[in-house]
Amino acid sequence: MIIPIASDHAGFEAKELAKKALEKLGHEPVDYGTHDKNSVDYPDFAKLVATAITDGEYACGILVCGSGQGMCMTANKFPQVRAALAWSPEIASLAAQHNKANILCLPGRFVSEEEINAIVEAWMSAEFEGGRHLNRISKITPPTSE
Ligand SMILES: O=C(CO)[C@H](O)[C@H](O)[C@H](O)COP(=O)(O)O
Repeated sequence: MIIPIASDHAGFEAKELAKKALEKLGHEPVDYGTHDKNSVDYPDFAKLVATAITDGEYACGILVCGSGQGMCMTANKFPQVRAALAWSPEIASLAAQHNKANILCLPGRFVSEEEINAIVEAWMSAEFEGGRHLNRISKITPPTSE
């Protein structure tokens, strides 16, 4: 699969590792930046990947910042995006199996290379289970004003 990926400066190193992890699994990362450790603002990069998912350009993507939180918060503002923060392979699998997460957010400052490899592999290989979870994700919509 072709996987869009982006980070801020705090997630830059982890992004490079996640790209390698994707390639080892036979996927093709498309790097939306940032391309070095100079300070940038995570929403600028989250928007690039989230927009591509909203537009149906790709099925899923990866975002990395220091804690993963800012990327996740930003991405989840975009229609059709279900972004999930994962710090372990178990959480990553559940994000795919139960939540059909289409963006994986990684906390770059808190995960090792080994953990990144395991998290990316777990998320990419897990499948949405449907059933009761389909009903639930269909209810993830903006609240009405009523
Ligand atoms: O969005 C974040 C926090 O939710 C990220 O962790 C950022 O990468 C972090 O805030 C960057 O921090 P810095 O002190 O500017 O390097």
